[in-house]
Amino acid sequence: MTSLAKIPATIITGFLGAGKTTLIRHILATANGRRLALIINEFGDVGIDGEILKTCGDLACREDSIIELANGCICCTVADDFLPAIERLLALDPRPDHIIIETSGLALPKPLVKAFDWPSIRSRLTVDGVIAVVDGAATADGRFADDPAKLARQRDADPSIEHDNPLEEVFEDQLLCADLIILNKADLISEAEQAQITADIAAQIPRAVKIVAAHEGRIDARVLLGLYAAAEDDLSARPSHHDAESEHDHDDFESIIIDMGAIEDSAALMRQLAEVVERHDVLRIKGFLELRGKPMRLLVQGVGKRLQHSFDRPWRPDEPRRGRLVIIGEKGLDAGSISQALTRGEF
Ligand SMILES: Nc1nc2c(ncn2[C@@H]2O[C@H](COP(=O)(O)OP(=O)(O)OP(=O)(O)O)[C@@H](O)[C@H]2O)c(=O)[nH]1
Repeated sequence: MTSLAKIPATIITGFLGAGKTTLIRHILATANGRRLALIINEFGDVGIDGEILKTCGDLACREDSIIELANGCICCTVADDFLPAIERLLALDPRPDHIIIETSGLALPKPLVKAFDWPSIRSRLTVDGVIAVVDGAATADGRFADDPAKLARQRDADPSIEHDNPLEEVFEDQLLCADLIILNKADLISEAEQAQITADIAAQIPRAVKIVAAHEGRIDARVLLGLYAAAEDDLSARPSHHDAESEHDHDDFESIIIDMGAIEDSAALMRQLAEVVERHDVLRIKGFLELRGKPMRLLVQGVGKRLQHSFDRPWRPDEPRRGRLVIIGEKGLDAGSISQALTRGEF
């Protein structure tokens, strides 16, 4: 018999590279018998996060319970993409015990929470909680802070301008919607920075929200799932910079996809990527590459200037060994020279 109880859904938000996928990996690892389903949304048109999660979800989450929405930010495609994805998950037999939704790093969570207030959804699902993941290191570096002098000049020209830094607006919207905030990458900041960021965030949010520090999102699923927030009943307590608009866009950001042939020298490629990040204001890099002669797939990750690479799993015999990198930055990225720098064939 199908249960009539509402299925809880947890929305994981947080800026590009904050550690959302890493947090979800940990949820999968500590699910303790719960049947989880995932909806994974990405800004660049290539599904990297879903691929990463499929390699580690075996126990808690079958592959047919993972849906990737990689064509734009979920906040803008709620009706077209999110609703059909939810219907697919609700049709699974057995039904999932809990649905986890990872929004893209540029998505505003509020339009998604609003969708849970639509009659067809609210009768079957509830938002158990919105969890915002914060990149402690990027925040300490001032990545999300406005430049007050520049903002004052812009406001003189156009009084409707709220921020001079488009990252700050997205970052704030994500925090304002949260029921729990994870201050991640605690290993990269000092205790004093951690205390300062915690105080700054608490001062920005009009209601009391718990802020928990974490390293690689290592917080048990029992803490993260089961917040019972019913966020769809509480929309007015979650202000957004876009409340007055029926639609918004992501014009401030863009992504480039680069097809990469097999590489010989991963160290040389990483040096070249570091140079690209240095020259162009790249916010996020991710992708899988083929390292010639190696049976394993190489996962490349970059958040700001911090770059990492590691083998994640063997290539399957039935899949093309296709190397691809997604590069995301603010509008105006020089796609031509970035792509040229990475396809010169010197690595
Ligand atoms: N040093 C450090 N690195 C971390 C931590 N958590 C995640 N990372 C790294 O940060 C990078 C981005 O992590 P993801 O979990 O992919 O971030 P995300 O928020 O899912 O990224 P997008 O979906 O692209 O927005 C990866 O290279 C992670 O290994 C942490 O606590 N400390």
